[in-house]
Amino acid sequence: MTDTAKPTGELTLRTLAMPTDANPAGDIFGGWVMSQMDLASGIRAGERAHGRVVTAAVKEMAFELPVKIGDTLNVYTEITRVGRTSITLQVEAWAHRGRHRILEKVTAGIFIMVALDEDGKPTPLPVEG
Ligand SMILES: CCCCCCCCCCCCCCCC(=O)SCCNC(=O)CCNC(=O)[C@H](O)C(C)(C)COP(=O)(O)OP(=O)(O)OC[C@H]1O[C@@H](n2cnc3c(N)ncnc32)[C@H](O)[C@@H]1OP(=O)(O)O
Repeated sequence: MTDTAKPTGELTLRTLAMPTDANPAGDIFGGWVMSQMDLASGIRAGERAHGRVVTAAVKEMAFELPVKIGDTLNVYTEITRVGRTSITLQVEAWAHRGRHRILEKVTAGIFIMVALDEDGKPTPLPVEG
């Protein structure tokens, strides 16, 4: 990570890593981080779909750095593809370290969200605009 590294995408979700989200060593569970990324994907894709979406797939995730108790987790999303019913997002999670003015990328992944109709079936996305 260099000093010039910057998040890609739109800041979609911010939250605080709490002691209840950590393992006995004080590292935040990867599953908690993933769930925040899932929520951010749901918000961004739901706004694009103007309705309900579900997570169809998560791809290529790697945990590069730990998240610690007291860090603020910032999740950035970028829509990279819009299909007939699916939206692909590049999602990055960055940790703002508690007492330090440092923002570090901790993980990134590709999330595929699908728009659903009222019967829970994939439904075509609206035209943007
Ligand atoms: C009003 C404004 C509100 C705005 C503000 C909202 C805020 C609100 C925030 C809520 C935030 C919640 C965010 C948490 C969301 C969950 O956690 S949802 C729970 C976890 N996910 C699930 O339970 C999903 C379970 N799976 C399913 O229901 C079905 O498999 C699916 C995903 C609907 C797909 O059904 P299917 O019959 O396989 O559909 P199919 O027609 O074959 O494929 C549909 C599309 O999905 C793609 N696809 C399917 N599987 C895959 C795969 N494995 N890989 C890649 N693409 C795939 C297909 O390529 C296709 O894409 P298009 O070519 O149409 O673009």
